[in-house]
Amino acid sequence: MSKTFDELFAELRDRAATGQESSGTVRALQAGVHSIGKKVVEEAAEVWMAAEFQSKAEAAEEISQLLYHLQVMMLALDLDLEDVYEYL
Ligand SMILES: N=c1c2ncn([C@@H]3O[C@H](COP(=O)(O)OP(=O)(O)OP(=O)(O)O)[C@@H](O)[C@H]3O)c2ncn1[C@@H]1O[C@H](COP(=O)(O)O)[C@@H](O)[C@H]1O
Repeated sequence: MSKTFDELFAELRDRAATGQESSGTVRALQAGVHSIGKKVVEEAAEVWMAAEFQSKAEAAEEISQLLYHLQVMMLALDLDLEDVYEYL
C-alpha cells in the first residue's frame, strides 16, 4: 500500500520504538550511521543509473528506496521531519 513521506517516517519511528529485529529498519539502526550512510550512497547511485538508463517506473522505485534510507538516517541522528523541513 502506498503512503506519503510523512506517513512512512511515522511508521519507521514506531518500528524503531519496538526494537524488534524482524524489522529491517531496526536492524539498519543497530548497524549504525556508517552502514546507513553506505546505503544512502548506494541508493543515490541507483537513482542516477535508473534515471539515465532505465524506465521512469524503475527510477521512481529507486527514488522511493533512497527516501527510505534518508529517513532511516534521520532516525539514527534523532532528527524530526521539522528539523529537515526547516531548510526546504
Ligand atoms: N519503504 C521501505 C524500503 N525501501 C527500501 N528498503 C530497504 O532497502 C533495500 C533495497 O535495497 P536494494 O534494492 O539495494 O536491495 P538489496 O541490496 O537486495 O537489499 P539489502 O540486501 O541491502 O537489504 C530493501 O532490501 C529494504 O531493506 C525498505 N525497507 C522498508 N521499507 C518500508 O518501511 C516500513 C518498515 O519496514 P520494516 O522496518 O522492514 O518493518 C515498511 O512500510 C516497508 O515497506
